[in-house]
Amino acid sequence: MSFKVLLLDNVDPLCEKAFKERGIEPVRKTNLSGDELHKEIADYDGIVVRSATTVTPELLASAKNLKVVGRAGVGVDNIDIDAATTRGVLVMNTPDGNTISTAEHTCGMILALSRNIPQSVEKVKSGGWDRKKYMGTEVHSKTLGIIGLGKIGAEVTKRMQQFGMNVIAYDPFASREKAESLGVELVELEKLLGSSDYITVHTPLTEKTKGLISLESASKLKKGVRLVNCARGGIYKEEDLPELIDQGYVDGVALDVYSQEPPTDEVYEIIKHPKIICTPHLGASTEEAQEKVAEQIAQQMSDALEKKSFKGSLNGKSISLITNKEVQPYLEVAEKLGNLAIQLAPEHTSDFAFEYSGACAKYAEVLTDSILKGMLSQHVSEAVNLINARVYAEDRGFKIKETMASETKTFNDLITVKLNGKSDYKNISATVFGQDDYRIVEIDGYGIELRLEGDILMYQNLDKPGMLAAVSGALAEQNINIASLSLGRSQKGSNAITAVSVDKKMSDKELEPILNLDGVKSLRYISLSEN
Ligand SMILES: NC(=O)c1ccc[n+]([C@@H]2O[C@H](COP(=O)([O-])OP(=O)(O)OC[C@H]3O[C@@H](n4cnc5c(N)ncnc54)[C@H](O)[C@@H]3O)[C@@H](O)[C@H]2O)c1
Ligand SMILES: O=C(O)CC[C@@H](O)C(=O)O
Repeated sequence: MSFKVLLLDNVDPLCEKAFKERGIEPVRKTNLSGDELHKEIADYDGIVVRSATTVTPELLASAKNLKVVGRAGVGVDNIDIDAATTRGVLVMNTPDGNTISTAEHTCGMILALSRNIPQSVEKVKSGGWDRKKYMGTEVHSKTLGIIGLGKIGAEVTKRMQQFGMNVIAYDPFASREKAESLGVELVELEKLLGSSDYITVHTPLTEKTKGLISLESASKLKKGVRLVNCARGGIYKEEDLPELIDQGYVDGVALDVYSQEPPTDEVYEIIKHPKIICTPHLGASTEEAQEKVAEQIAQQMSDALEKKSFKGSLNGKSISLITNKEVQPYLEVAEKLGNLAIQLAPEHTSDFAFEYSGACAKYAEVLTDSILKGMLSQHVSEAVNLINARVYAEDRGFKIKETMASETKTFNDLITVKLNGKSDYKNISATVFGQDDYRIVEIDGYGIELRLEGDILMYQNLDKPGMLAAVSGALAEQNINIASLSLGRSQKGSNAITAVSVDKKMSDKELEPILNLDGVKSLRYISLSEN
């Protein structure tokens, strides 16, 4: 059977060659308007994109025959994976084909910033000669702070260590073993900000990384730090950059990526600042990277179309499970429980046990994928799903033990996540109550019953009169409404755990009064809200 594949976004010619070797004659189209693409796409079994084409639910709706969308690259922010999954369309990417190129570009940016290369090139080309103005600094013996010690962060580390830089990193998900093998000290974010001469970010853009450096965090920075972003636009708050430089907090900024690409007029104004250097999202733009990702995506898509392998797939397993009505609620509760558990765990926790009791135990394997999906979804660049969650967990050095029991003493089904190691909360159990009703039912042996949704405060306290009044008073003073709450205690007058569901997201500042209450210990704020 022959498949029809459409190549978009200037993907490298090796893609055509690799498809042809597999008996598929791809069609290349450039500069199609939105309407033209909607018409054109109807007949294809596969499309290959880079970042220029946005694969929306509407485009997918027009693609009646589509079986697979291939991203020649890493970031799939331009592809609506949920919509593709619902339509049974596979989405695949090539997670490591451009790692080296992006790491090299980052290193180039660090050096260009240190020696004012772009600015001085411009000066000489316009007939000038100002050696004093462009005096630089050595990177040797300086501290480089890496935020996000994943694939690219690790490659940047190795290269800049060869330049004699001392590399430190902040990545709550990186294992100590990985950091040790790279010769990198893992530090808290505050320490990294306060001691780095250069900071480079290599994380996805998430709620946690958006605006990670801004005027608000300026006072935490080492004076005169240089900033590099070759990851995703918006990790440094773009509109604050000129002031950060002019007020002396930052000495220079190098950007390859922007919150909107091409940038808006406002951002074009910002990057005119003489101490901001910029490239037009060139991290992966090398012949080698483009050839690698083009060839890889053609091979992966051919395999998938021929149903030989689903390597690189971001949504494969969930497609087969999405129609199974019995598994669906368990998948939901497992994912929510994973998300909650990881927010209760101390940073760098990597030792977990998952227990499944009752009818859900027969789906243990996929439920583990779902718990991991919930745990990892905020922390890796690629979309984490049922098919790739285990790969990412292994990559991060997670140790997972699974146990199954066909019966439970209490509920029909019970899923428990155990956080092994030093943790204030150790065992968290949840179950399915009814349609869309998923609840935590036990924490560390204390009976607690709270819906797994929204924004939750969890704390340990002494079981004495007035505790709840004090917490609800502190919330009320800040106009924060309690949606529901649950208390569990071992015995009268001893220790208790309280879980309070609140009606809004809370900032660190809003949490402070509760943290300072006498008798409240191990306070955690957990957000299970959809972003
Ligand atoms: N400029 C380009 O052309 C280009 C090319 C390739 C990739 N990228 C981007 O570079 C980034 C890194 O890619 P990668 O392949 O190394 O990804 P990766 O998944 O291998 O690494 C990302 C790392 O970030 C860490 N992380 C997640 N949230 C964090 C947080 N809040 N604080 C600190 N660390 C956090 C993760 O634990 C992980 O180790 C991605 O955003 C990717 O889209 C850009
Ligand atoms: O295709 C490109 O050049 C963008 C690459 C990069 O941002 C990625 O996420 O892979």
